Amino acid sequence: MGVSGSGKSTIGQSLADAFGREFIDGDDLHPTANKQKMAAGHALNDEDRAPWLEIIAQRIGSELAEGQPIVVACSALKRRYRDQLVSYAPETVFVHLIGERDVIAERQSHRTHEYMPTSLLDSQFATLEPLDDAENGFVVDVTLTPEQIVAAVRDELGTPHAG
Ligand SMILES: Nc1ncnc2c1ncn2[C@@H]1O[C@H](COP(=O)(O)OP(=O)(O)OP(=O)(O)O)[C@@H](O)[C@H]1O
Ligand SMILES: O=C(O)[C@H](O)[C@@H](O)[C@H](O)[C@H](O)CO
Repeated sequence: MGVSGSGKSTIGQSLADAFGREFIDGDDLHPTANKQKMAAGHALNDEDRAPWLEIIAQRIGSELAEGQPIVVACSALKRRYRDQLVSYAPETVFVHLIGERDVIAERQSHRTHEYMPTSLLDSQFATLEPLDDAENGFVVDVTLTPEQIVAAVRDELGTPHAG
């Protein structure tokens, strides 16, 4: 989880590779109307996000039911969004990629995105609700390298290091 540009796609793929799990990028599951809205420079609202979150939540649940826990990248900015995501898989663990706005804006300026304009970054921060103590998750600093972040997640989850 984390704002746009915090590294969810990059780190999510790295975690999936490290843990030998399938990776799902929530970006790819947005209804077309949502992509068009963001591409036009408008932030999504709760109503826009609800069907998208449901698609992701059901995917997490169905993979888990098959015995395949997966790694998912999803902004999951609000507590209620995260509650929706865990509804089919209560053991879900959130990794919040946290970083200063300027660090993330600088990274965004060096990449191209299918539909997300950098102009929406402030709205992403305004919407963001940090993990609550009652939630199952932890934070990682985005200024660490991807390798360091994977190692930090391993340590938090108690997953043995390879070799
Ligand atoms: N830990 C890191 N150190 C340095 N650069 C990083 C790190 N993580 C991601 N990046 C770079 O930052 C940019 C944004 O990363 P990424 O696209 O993975 O973020 P995202 O959260 O998936 O964004 P969005 O939600 O908008 O799709 C990319 O250019 C990526 O290569
Ligand atoms: O909840 C949201 O506002 C959206 O999911 C965005 O965060 C983007 O989909 C994504 O992160 C791509 O930049």
